[in-house]
Amino acid sequence: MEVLRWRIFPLVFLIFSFLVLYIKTSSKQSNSDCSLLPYEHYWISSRRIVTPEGVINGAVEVKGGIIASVVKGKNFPGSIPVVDYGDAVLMPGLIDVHTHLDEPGRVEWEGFSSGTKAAAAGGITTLIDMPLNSYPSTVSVETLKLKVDAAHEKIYVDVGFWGGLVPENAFNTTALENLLNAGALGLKSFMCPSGINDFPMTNSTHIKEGLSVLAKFKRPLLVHAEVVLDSESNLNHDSKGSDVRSYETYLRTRPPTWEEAAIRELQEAMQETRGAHVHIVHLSDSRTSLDLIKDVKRNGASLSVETCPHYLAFSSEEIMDGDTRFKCSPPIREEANRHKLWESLLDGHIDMLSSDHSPSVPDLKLLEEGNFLKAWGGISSLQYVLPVTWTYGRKYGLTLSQLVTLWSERPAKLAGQHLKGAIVTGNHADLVAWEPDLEFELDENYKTYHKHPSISAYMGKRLSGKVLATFVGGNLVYGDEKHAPRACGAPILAKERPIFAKEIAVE
Ligand SMILES: NC(=O)NC(NC(N)=O)C(=O)[O-]
Ligand SMILES: [Zn+2]
Ligand SMILES: [Zn+2]
Repeated sequence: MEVLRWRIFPLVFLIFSFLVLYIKTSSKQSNSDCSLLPYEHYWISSRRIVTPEGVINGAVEVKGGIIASVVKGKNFPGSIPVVDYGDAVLMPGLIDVHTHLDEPGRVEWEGFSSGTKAAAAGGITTLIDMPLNSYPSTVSVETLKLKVDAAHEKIYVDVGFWGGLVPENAFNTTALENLLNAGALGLKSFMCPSGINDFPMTNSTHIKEGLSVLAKFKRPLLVHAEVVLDSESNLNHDSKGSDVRSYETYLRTRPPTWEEAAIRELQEAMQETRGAHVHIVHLSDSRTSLDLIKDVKRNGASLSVETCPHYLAFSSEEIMDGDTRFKCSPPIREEANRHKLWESLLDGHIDMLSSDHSPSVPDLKLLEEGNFLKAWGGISSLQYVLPVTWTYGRKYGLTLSQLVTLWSERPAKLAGQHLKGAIVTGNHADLVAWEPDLEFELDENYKTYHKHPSISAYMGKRLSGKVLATFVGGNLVYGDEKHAPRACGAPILAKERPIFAKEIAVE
């Protein structure tokens, strides 16, 4: 018996040690689950690589998640694996500076997992999450921590966070400084009701307070620039017997003068707090408001502006009665406005594009009732922004290089991500390979990763430009219509490196 025990013990010990070793190595190996490719060092070749020096035929060397070199022609060693995309375009992944992922708190609206899967499938390699629509809003160190914790092991692309500037923290310099020190890339505020009670609007005094703190950190203030002008219209005013199912009715409740008035207020606030950068989100009015923005920039203010694909793709005339999928604020305006937006974008007066992906549960869109005044305002679009921009933009002469400037290079600067947004040696290997001429029907058979594909205004459209592969930090996170087994995107928290405001604006 005693002899048997002495034989069994070493055996059990040996099995146990093997088990521990197996678990250890398999958890190490599972890092390779971050990518659909088994390589750490490899080349990606294409006949159309979009670099800051133009579109080249060549290859990008990826090593340890970084772009190790960029070469023209076939100037690379055969001993290292090569992934060839032929005529497909290889360019920097898109950086979406305006996404509402709604987690924690409203994960039934979207969430980190579904949202970043959609982003990866759409060629977006970094997105910056808005501080509202999640619950609680990201307005303090504690709530930023909740965001980062909620994102843990759920993000397929890199995700940064804007903090919120709200009346509750605007006069509390220490609280704002703590939020920025904790890693918020900048702050976001609303000059009108946000549609979410837990994210109240700010007035000019709040904004000036926020700007003076942001100036010290050299990080931007992003502003939803509309102010409610009661004299002209009234939010949710449906008592005049107007048809609430008609898009025209909604359009009249939010005239371009709301955008213009907000920009005038911002101009004044900026004069008093020099040094801070202001970024106007989702500009819709391409006339007086944009002229005003051009003036403010000409006078030397550090100001930038984005617009979104839905303002460039749709016009108010085509929105059918009751089709609240198209409701957003500021509203989609008439065809002539859309046309002018494209012209201004291509002339360099609009600095960048963003999705403003702002979904909700379908119930809140009131699709049956079709009441434009009561439905949730926000367009669901994240996975489609690349093909949408391309499909509509190519008709206006949009080039691949402009696409990269608007969707990668300038957004990277706004978010302070100096190692992203361009295919240059030393940058993160965040890339998208896509086929601009491949058309597809966006119908219910199309594989969409948004939590609620049916609420997207793009459903039913025919689009051009199919994403073949998306690389984040050298990992192939999406390819052949599949995602990598593990979500290995990184949370992005601002460090000491300041974001230089003047670099963002276009002359
Ligand atoms: N609460 C929201 O997400 N609002 C958003 N809604 C839109 N754009 O309709 C926004 O960015 O203002
Ligand atoms: Zn907004
Ligand atoms: Zn938004």
